[in-house]
Amino acid sequence: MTEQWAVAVLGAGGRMGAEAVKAVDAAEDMKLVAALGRSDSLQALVEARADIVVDLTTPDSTEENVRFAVEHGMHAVVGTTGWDEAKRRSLAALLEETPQTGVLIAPNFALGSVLASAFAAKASRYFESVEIIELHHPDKVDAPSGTAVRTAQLVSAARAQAGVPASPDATTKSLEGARGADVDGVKVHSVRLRGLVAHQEVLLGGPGEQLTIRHDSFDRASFMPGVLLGVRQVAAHPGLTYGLDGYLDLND
Ligand SMILES: NC(=O)C1=CN([C@@H]2O[C@H](COP(=O)(O)OP(=O)(O)OC[C@H]3O[C@@H](n4cnc5c(N)ncnc54)[C@H](O)[C@@H]3O)[C@@H](O)[C@H]2O)C=CC1
Ligand SMILES: O=C(O)C1=N[C@H](C(=O)O)C[C@H](O)C1
Repeated sequence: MTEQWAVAVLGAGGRMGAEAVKAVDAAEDMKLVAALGRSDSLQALVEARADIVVDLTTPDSTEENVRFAVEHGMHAVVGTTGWDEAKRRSLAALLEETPQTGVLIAPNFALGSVLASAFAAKASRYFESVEIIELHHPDKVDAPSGTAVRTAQLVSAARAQAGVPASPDATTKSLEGARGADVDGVKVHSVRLRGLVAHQEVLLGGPGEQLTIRHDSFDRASFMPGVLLGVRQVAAHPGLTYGLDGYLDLND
């Protein structure tokens, strides 16, 4: 019998949470000890003796959930969006008080998406222009997506390090929103359309050419290998890890 992680899922009634409950339940090295919704008390995590909390809730509740988990000695694997820099800094400070505890905040659990963002950052050093289009189902509450924000941050950092100037843009007159949101100097455009799940294109432009790096999640099953990877790795990575790429070796 292999060791089993005691795993609790928060947001178990949601689109992602329901999928995660099935995935954790089916994993031989995990035991699903709690599947909680909005009306359940977080105290149930303590009563269930969870080692690891998987948070797939909403941007307005995730911070309280994760802080509760950390304060009670549990690791957390977080897919929920809304973790801006101030919230990440504050969580990292809390984690310094419990140096054995690990938290993974993964803007996207799909391995293809993590790779696409890494490839885009690498490629963006060689192109004059870069913009991001993210496309999601219309029930999504936040825009731009967490994935697009993370991709823009990676692209912006890679370009700054390589000394690439800002993407050229002569726009002086425009309707508000027409040029998208500015995330660390990278334009991000959000599409919400029935029929979609989660999709992203990074458009890279140079004189006479364009490279498009596109990733599609057609089904939420695409996120589950990353969720399980996070659960298996989080205890071995104390402190805060931002991005599933922190658990992968993408440098080769
Ligand atoms: N990192 C990734 O790969 C992915 C992340 N997401 C993100 O995950 C989050 C959830 O997405 P969906 O499942 O589509 O949303 P959803 O709206 O279907 O599910 C959220 C669920 O959380 C519940 N909830 C809210 N507050 C709670 C609390 N305090 N305790 C327990 N449950 C609570 C809600 O009642 C709802 O059932 C979003 O922020 C989304 O952007 C979604 C897909 C993939
Ligand atoms: O809400 C979603 O559906 C998704 N949310 C995450 C995000 O905002 O990037 C991950 C994925 O894009 C699906």
